[in-house]
Amino acid sequence: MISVIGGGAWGSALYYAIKQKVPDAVITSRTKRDIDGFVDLKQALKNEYILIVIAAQAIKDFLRTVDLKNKKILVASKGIDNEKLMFLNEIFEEYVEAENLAFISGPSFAKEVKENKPTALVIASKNLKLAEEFSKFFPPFLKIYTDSDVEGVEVAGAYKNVIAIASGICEGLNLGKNAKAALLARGLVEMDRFGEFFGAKKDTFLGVAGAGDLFLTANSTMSRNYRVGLNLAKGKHLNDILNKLGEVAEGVYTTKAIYELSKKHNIYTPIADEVYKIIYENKKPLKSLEDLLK
Ligand SMILES: NC(=O)C1=CN([C@@H]2O[C@H](COP(=O)(O)OP(=O)(O)OC[C@H]3O[C@@H](n4cnc5c(N)ncnc54)[C@H](OP(=O)(O)O)[C@@H]3O)[C@@H](O)[C@H]2O)C=CC1
Ligand SMILES: O=C(CO)COP(=O)(O)O
Repeated sequence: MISVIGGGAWGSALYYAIKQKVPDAVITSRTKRDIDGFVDLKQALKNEYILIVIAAQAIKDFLRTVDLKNKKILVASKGIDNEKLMFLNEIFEEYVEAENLAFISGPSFAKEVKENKPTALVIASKNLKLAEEFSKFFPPFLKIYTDSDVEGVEVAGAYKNVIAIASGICEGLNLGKNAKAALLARGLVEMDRFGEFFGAKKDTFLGVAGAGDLFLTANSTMSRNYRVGLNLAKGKHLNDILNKLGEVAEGVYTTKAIYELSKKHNIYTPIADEVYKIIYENKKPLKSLEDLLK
């Protein structure tokens, strides 16, 4: 039996999908919600299979409060911890054996999953048997691929949010389709270079979790990260943008983690660097894009 932890946009959409296959599935969240099958955390933790869908920066504190020993964990969050500068698989591995840990990612707006629209996702685990086990919880309109490249799937899911912010900025500055296509192509190369440094496989960046999620997120106002970029280009303040959004835009935090990791390891990440300067050093977006295109 499976429990979902996290009742935000993505957690509730995945729960809605899983319920179609597993009617007894339950959900919990920090904030109580009026959802059929909502239980408290203690109850949710009784199940063997647990799907965790909470904001990436909240995960390390959450893990200190629960006992996940011998549980089988699937993580749907996309981000890098920007205090510890650690990938989520590294944070989880302090509490859960790698063989009990899997990650789900791919091009998947919650709204479309709630409408049963066809969606492809990747479940990555060092234990492919576990990835297969988790794939059985999802209904046919969610096509699940399995993969062993945990680092690649994680980096791709986190990094594409940063490129989506850059793409929103490009759109907001009205720089045109040519500039946006160049930005996405270079963005894909950049996230691959960063990922390969940490052991990811190039192929992962060409698949649904890489190019697929990048093209989705960096091309649509349905993406919260893209909308952050659009509003930054309009000169709005980050705090106002995030308050109005009311949901997490992981790219804002992932940008800082990537910036610091790339400086520490001397990895060339020009797009993430400019997004960092816009968000954290008040650099003017137009100046950033000019510097990038030089
Ligand atoms: N929305 C989408 O289409 C997709 C989102 N994702 C990823 O899923 C993750 C969640 O996103 P989403 O659900 O959309 O975001 P929301 O902002 O809608 O929800 C955030 C979730 O995180 C929980 N949360 C936040 N802070 C804490 C905390 N300190 N302790 C415990 N729980 C906390 C919230 O709990 P509560 O509200 O109960 O307080 C809520 O369940 C993100 O990493 C996102 O990138 C991945 C694919 C698609
Ligand atoms: O990850 C997502 C789609 O795959 C959702 O993107 P946003 O968080 O930018 O809305």
